[in-house]
Order: sequence, then C-alpha cells, then structure tokens
Amino acid sequence: MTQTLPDHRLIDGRNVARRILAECKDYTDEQNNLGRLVSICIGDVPETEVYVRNQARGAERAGLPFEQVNWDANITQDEAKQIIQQMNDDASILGVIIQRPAPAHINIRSLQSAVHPLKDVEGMNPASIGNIVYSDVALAPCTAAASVELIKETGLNLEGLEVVMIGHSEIVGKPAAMMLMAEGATVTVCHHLTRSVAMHSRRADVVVVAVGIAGFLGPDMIKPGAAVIDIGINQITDEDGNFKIVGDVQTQAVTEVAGWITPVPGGVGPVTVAILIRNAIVAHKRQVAAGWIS
Ligand SMILES: Nc1nc(=O)c2c([nH]1)NC[C@@H]1CN(c3ccc(C(=O)N[C@@H](CCC(=O)O)C(=O)O)cc3)C=[N+]21
Repeated sequence: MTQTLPDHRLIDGRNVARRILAECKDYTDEQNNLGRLVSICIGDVPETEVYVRNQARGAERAGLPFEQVNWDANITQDEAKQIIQQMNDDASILGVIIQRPAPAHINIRSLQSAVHPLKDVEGMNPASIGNIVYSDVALAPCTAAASVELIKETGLNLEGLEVVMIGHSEIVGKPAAMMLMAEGATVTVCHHLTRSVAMHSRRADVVVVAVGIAGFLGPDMIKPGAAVIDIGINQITDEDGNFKIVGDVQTQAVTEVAGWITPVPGGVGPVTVAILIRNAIVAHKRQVAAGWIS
C-alpha cells in the first residue's frame, strides 16, 4: 500500500482563515448588539456567488449577523447612492460590501466612495486606499491583505525580503505593494508593459501573481525555493468539458520548484473572506471609538 505524505509546500488558506475567524469569534462573544454586515449584489452576477456564499459562512463562524441584499439590475445610480447613504446612518448596520462587477450604467467607484470609511469593510473607499500610503492598513482591501497574511504564514521575515508583485490593479496589486513595503519588503511591481516579467520574478524570494490569466506563471519563472502566492481566479473548461476554477500559476509544475505555494481553491480565497470579517471587527472598534455606537 502506498501512503501519501502531506505536501508541506502547500500553504493551507482554509486553515489560516479558520484561525482568523476564531479570533473574530473571541471578540464577538464579548459583544452584544452587534450590527449586521450587509452584502450587496447589483443584478445577476455569477462571479460573485461563491464570494457571497463564503461571506455568509464566514460571518456565521465569526458570530456576526449577515444580510445579503440583491438589487435589481435596473436600479439607478441615484437610488443606489441614496440607499448607501441611509446605510451609513443606520446604527444597526456594521459594514457594507458592494460586489463587483456592477451593471454598466452603475458607476461602482462612485458608489464605493459613498460607503462611509468607518463602514468600508472591503477597504475600497479612496480614503481607506489612501491611508495605506501612510502605513495605516487597518481597513485594507481584503485580497491584498490576504496575500500579506499568506506570506507571513511561510515564516519568512518580510524585512528586506525581495517580493515581486505581478499585476498592478487598484484592488490587489497596488495596495498589496504598499502593504508589503509597510512590512519592510523590497517590492518590484510588474505589469502588462513590463519587458521581461521572468527576469524580475526569477530574482524574487516571493512572487505574488494577480493577472487573471490561467497558468501565467510557470516553473521557469521562479527561483528554486521561492514562495508563490496565487491570487488568480479563472474559470476554465477541463478536458471533460467541466467548469473548473484555476489560479494564475501552473500549480503542479511550480510546486516542484517552489518552497511554498498557495493552491486554488483553498488558498487566497478563504483568507480574503476571513480578512473581510476581521475588517468588520476593526470597523466595530472604530465606530465605538468614534462614539457612533456603544
Ligand atoms: N467588491 C468585490 N470584492 C471582491 O473581493 C470580489 C468581488 N467584488 N467580486 C467577485 C470577486 C471574486 N472573489 C472571491 C473571493 C473569495 C472566493 C473564495 O472563497 N473561493 C474559495 C472557493 C471555495 C468554494 O468553491 O466554495 C477558494 O478559493 O477556496 C472566491 C471569489 C472576490 N471578489
């Protein structure tokens, strides 16, 4: 009989998420009358289904009230903004999440700016994003924060660590680069105009990939022993015609070279959700400190 050994190169995101949620539960156990987390979807957006379902599950495990709200795809910008403003003033609402993408006629950035910074549990308000530049990272974009959390999970000391961030999106690449700098890492950011991504990534102690291209990062693009954080969520059709979610990394091949690697699913996704819940706890503390709630 052959026995399979656990692969210690794989970083188990579900385990990290469990730990974060348990810490949140310790906090909520001490509170009474916690406001609820409101998660908004505008129109039918299949991309957000898994995310919202896992938000509900995470909130439950952390002992936070949760409400999913579905707005009609035809809601106007004005109506949407008005409801958000009412939510800002509603003491029974702890935090607000607006799922991306939204229908084309909705200006999602403007809506996210309308969420009060103290209720911005996704860290998407320009004020929250701007605070990251000042190394004030309490309410950071969840996926960016998740990548920092997973790098810490390797045990590597972030001070002076060479990190290459591939991708420079507003919600992942740019904030992640800022947060990694705040931790003392030397950060290189690559993007679609970078001449040779491999030239940069092969030098790195840690490679973080968020480009949205299935199998983008191959084994020849990393230094042996490097840590690889895979942020991609790409839907592909496998040989049998079934839908499958894969990351931006050729996981199997890269695992043979990497020192650590995050799988998809089971890597960044669950930690993203756990950070969202942790942000809600931070928001609660800040709302209490600001005298909004007692
Ligand atoms: N404003 C906004 N912020 C987002 O962060 C955002 C968004 N809109 N729209 C949709 C995408 C998608 N997304 C996911 C997060 C976690 C999982 C996740 O938990 N994935 C599990 C899947 C496990 C399962 O299948 O149940 C995993 O990777 O293991 C998936 C998808 C966040 N997004």
